[in-house]
Amino acid sequence: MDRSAKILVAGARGLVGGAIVRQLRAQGFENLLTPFRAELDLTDRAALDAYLAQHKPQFVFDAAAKVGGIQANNQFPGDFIRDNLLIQTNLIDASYRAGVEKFVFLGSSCIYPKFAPQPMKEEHLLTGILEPTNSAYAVAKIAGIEMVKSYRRQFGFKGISLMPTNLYGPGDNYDLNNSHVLPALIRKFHEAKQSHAKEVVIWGTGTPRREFLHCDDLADAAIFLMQTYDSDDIINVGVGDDIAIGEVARMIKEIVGFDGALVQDTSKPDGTPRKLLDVSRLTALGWRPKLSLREGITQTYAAYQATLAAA
Ligand SMILES: NC(=O)C1=CN([C@@H]2O[C@H](COP(=O)(O)OP(=O)(O)OC[C@H]3O[C@@H](n4cnc5c(N)ncnc54)[C@H](OP(=O)(O)O)[C@@H]3O)[C@@H](O)[C@H]2O)C=CC1
Ligand SMILES: C[C@H]1O[C@H](OP(=O)(O)OP(=O)(O)OC[C@H]2O[C@@H](n3cnc4c(=O)[nH]c(N)nc43)[C@H](O)[C@@H]2O)[C@@H](O)[C@@H](O)C1=O
Repeated sequence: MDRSAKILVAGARGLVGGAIVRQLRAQGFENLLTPFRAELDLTDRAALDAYLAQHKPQFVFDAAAKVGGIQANNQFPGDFIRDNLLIQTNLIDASYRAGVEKFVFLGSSCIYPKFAPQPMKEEHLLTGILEPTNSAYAVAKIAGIEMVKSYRRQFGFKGISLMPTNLYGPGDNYDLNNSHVLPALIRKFHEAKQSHAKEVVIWGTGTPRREFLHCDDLADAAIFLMQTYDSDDIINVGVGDDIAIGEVARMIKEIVGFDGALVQDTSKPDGTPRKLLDVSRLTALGWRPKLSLREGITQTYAAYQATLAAA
């Protein structure tokens, strides 16, 4: 992928797509296609075909998807499976037919079984039952993995599938009903501090463990793998370390500077007990994340405050 390559970043307004665009620009890639959903709805196959015929990208990062936290996935499984199947099926097939040279598909660590051995290796895919709160989303992602692999085998399409762990960073979704845990807790602690509230509610028991990767590190890994990885095998992308939700809540409380109490709402689901990725396949290629969790949350909180100040 030379610096003049024409690169489409689908989902460029999202957490990951935005980070990939920033990283590509920082690395000197200028020839970027970054249509927002209003310009190109990826569920509309005819519009997508016309767009690809007109712009002829050589490389595609697929960071467009219906994404949400545990509650959104649990409440709207029909939306998650329909939108994700449509978006990825259209984008993979249309990219193949338009002659795209290399394609990166993003799955998720939730494709692995709920009780997979820890840390989860790529070989653990399809070895057990899925976590019910996000099984619709996970099945769509598994279909995407199989489609990429099948298009490689039958058509020689150069697609690869990355399995990122839980992501966070600037530009995340802060809607308390739909968001993932880190942006939700940043917002809750910030608002509690501002209003001098006595407590902040965290969902579930606080015992589930999650592995968090900053979106800038994910973007760096995605660009690295676009250039260096070409295999049927999926590849995990994470930091190789995890933390209990209760513990990360205390870390965010400290970073934000809230001095009230933490209260659990155990009517909310815990979800998967643990989903730590085995990242040895990725580290063997020489890639490492740059940001620690504390640095990443501190930077993300500063970006959140800047967004509020600018609004
Ligand atoms: N966030 C996470 O923790 C994780 C994310 N991933 C994967 O990474 C990828 C990116 O996720 P993330 O950046 O977090 O998600 P976001 O929700 O932040 O971004 C998704 C993007 O997709 C766009 N999009 C959604 N539907 C359509 C559509 N019909 N047509 C065109 N664009 C559409 C959205 O546009 P609009 O802004 O207009 O809605 C948005 O820009 C996804 O594949 C996700 O599954 C994997 C593991 C963890
Ligand atoms: C990336 C991944 O994201 C989703 O899975 P998840 O990891 O369970 O997502 P989450 O970030 O929403 O929650 C993580 C943990 O944190 C707890 N928790 C506490 N307090 C809040 C809270 O205030 N909000 C949220 N959302 N969670 C909270 C919550 O109860 C859970 O135990 C998948 O649906 C799937 O889409 C997927 O791939």
